[in-house]
Parts: sequence; structure tokens; C-alpha cells
Amino acid sequence: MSSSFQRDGFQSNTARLPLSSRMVLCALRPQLLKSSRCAGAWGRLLQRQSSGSVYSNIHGLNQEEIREKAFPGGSIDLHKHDSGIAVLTINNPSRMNAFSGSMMVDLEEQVSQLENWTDGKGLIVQGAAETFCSGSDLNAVRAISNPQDGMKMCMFMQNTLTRLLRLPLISVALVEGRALGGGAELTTACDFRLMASDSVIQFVHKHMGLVPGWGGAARLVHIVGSQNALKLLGGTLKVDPKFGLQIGLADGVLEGPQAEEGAGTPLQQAENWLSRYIKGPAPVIQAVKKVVLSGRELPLSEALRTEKDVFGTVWGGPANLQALASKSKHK
Ligand SMILES: CCC(=O)SCCNC(=O)CCNC(=O)[C@H](O)C(C)(C)COP(=O)(O)OP(=O)(O)OC[C@H]1O[C@@H](n2cnc3c(N)ncnc32)[C@H](O)[C@@H]1OP(=O)(O)O
Repeated sequence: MSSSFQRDGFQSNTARLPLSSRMVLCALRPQLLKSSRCAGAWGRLLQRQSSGSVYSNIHGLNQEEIREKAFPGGSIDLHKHDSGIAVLTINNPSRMNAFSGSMMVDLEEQVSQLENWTDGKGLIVQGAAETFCSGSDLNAVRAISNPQDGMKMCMFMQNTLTRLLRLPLISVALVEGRALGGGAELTTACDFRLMASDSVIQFVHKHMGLVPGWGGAARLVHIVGSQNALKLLGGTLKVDPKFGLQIGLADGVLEGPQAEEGAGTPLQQAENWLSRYIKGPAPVIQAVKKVVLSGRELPLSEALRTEKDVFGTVWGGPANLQALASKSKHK
């Protein structure tokens, strides 16, 4: 199967798909972006945002507006390691890592960086100073409490968090302290959640007269089912590690500080936990994420076609040939 045949087949199949499926496929095949309808005419930011995004027509949105209107302060820090694991840190400790507008723009920029990280395999999302994130900065929320600005912020964050979840990296939210409101939503934009022994995830939106708007409700239903999602949102229930494991929101619990020596820091524990799932070459790990993502998001026939295309990228590739060569018994 030649690569041009794959490309042409993929494009002509893609044109027949519904818009939502084409967006997932765009996230899976960035090289198709230039020629696909996913590329919009909304300037650099939205063009970048359209890769794997939900909305490509956020009229009048721009980075500076978000930075200025929705308050400066804080940062989103990214460190890529040679191990293939990157660590993304929500960094605004004086406000319990609440999201300012400036941090929302930073997050979008860091997600763009990660989309282009060819050597990447895994991602850990954590909060600075031993707490995850207390949601949107309430000072910023007050400043943009009109419906128009609220919609723009909501669509911008949905795009960014959808792209985060669709990265070809296996991602883990490392939850220490509290993950509240938008912080709880952020945890659902990762493939897995690891909770420190005294941590809490809580969708506190109802207390603010709100519902999730960063895509957190839709993702929560996929993770815990609609019955549990209704209980968590309607009852603003506090999810501790035990409850998290029970309903499938948590995938693991970290050893507490009183644990025997050797467990390591929470970040080291998260790296160890993740490392068992990212052993192997980056193209193979990225392919694993892509086939699972397409299975999770696409209707079966489209997921099967995507699986075939992703399979085509690893079949006969260096890792496959090396593995075949090492099986000397079957030569
Ligand atoms: C997307 C929609 C959403 O995210 S809606 C959800 C928005 N978030 C919230 O409602 C959480 C608001 N914060 C709180 O309930 C409490 O501050 C929590 C996080 C429980 C911490 O309580 P406690 O341990 O007593 O500390 P504290 O209240 O003194 O907070 C320390 C400093 O951090 C600040 N802070 C905290 N959260 C936010 C926030 N979301 N936006 C802005 N600032 C926040 C507090 O104001 C406090 O600051 P300061 O020391 O008084 O200057």
C-alpha cells in the first residue's frame, strides 16, 4: 500500500464524513489540515486552534482580548523530558492555581507545542505548590460576566481542552490538593487521573450558579456514566480517592507522605505509573493513542478506517522490522 494511495483514500473518505468526525480525523492527521475544511480563515490563533478543535468560527476572538479582559497573572509551564514525558504545570499558587485569561492563552500555546512534539509519548498535568487548580479566576469571571465574553471564553477553553485530550500522547492528571470547577474539568481532559491520598475533585459549578462549560460535563459522562455524572454535578459531591476509584474517575492513588521510603514524590510516582504504558518508540505509542482516540470518538465504521490508516503508519516501520528481526526462532 503506497503512502500516496493512503493519503488519497483518506482524503476522499474524509470528505464524506460528518463535521465532528472530520475534526477528530484532523487531530489524528495534522498533515491533512492545510487541504481540509478544518483550516479556517480566522487568523493564526484560530487556524492553530482548528487542529482537532470543536469550533472554527469564534467571531472576534483573539489572544490579546482574552489576556487583557480576563486578567493577567500566573502561567502554564511546560517541560519536555528526554524520557518522552512532558510535565505541564498550572502555576498561580497565590490563587490556588486559578485560571486567569493569560493562563488560558498560555495553555493554548503549550498545547500547540505538544501537538508538534514528534518525540513525545506521555504527558503529566499538575498544579504548582501541591494543589491542582481552583477553576477559573473569580476576579476574571467577574470582569467577563456578560454572555458574549462568557461564550467566547467557553468556546476557547473547549477548543483547547479538546485538543489537549486529542494529543497523540498518553496523558495523566496528577491531582494533589483540590481540583475544583474548571480544575475538575481539566482533569477530564486527560486520559487518566491519579489522586494523592488527601486530594479532592469537585465540580462546584452549581454553587456558582453555573454548569461546566469547558467540555467537562460531556467528558465526565464518558468517564463515569450519566448516572454518576448527574450525581457529581447535581450534588456537587466531593470525590476523594476511594470514591474516585469506585466510580472510575480515578485510575490510581498515590502513596501518602507517611508511606514507606522509596515511593518518591507525587511527580515521580506519576512518572513511574505512566512509564509502564509508554515503553517503546514514540511513533508506536502515538499510534496506540490515536487508535484508542478514534475508537472513543468516532462511529465504528470511521474508527475502523482510521485504525487502518494508523496501522499503515507502523506496519513495516522501524519498530516493526526490528521486532521481526529479533524473533530468530520464526525466521
Ligand atoms: C469554569 C467555572 C469555574 O471554575 S467555577 C469554580 C470557580 N472556583 C471556585 O468557586 C473556588 C473558589 N475558591 C474557594 O472556594 C477557596 O478559595 C478554596 C479553593 C476552597 C480554598 O480555600 P482556603 O484553603 O480557605 O483558601 P482561601 O480561600 O484563603 O484561598 C487562598 C487564596 O486563593 C484565592 N483563590 C482561591 N480560589 C480562587 C479562584 N477560583 N479565583 C480567584 N482566587 C482564588 C483566594 O481568594 C485566596 O486569596 P487571598 O489570599 O485572599 O488573596
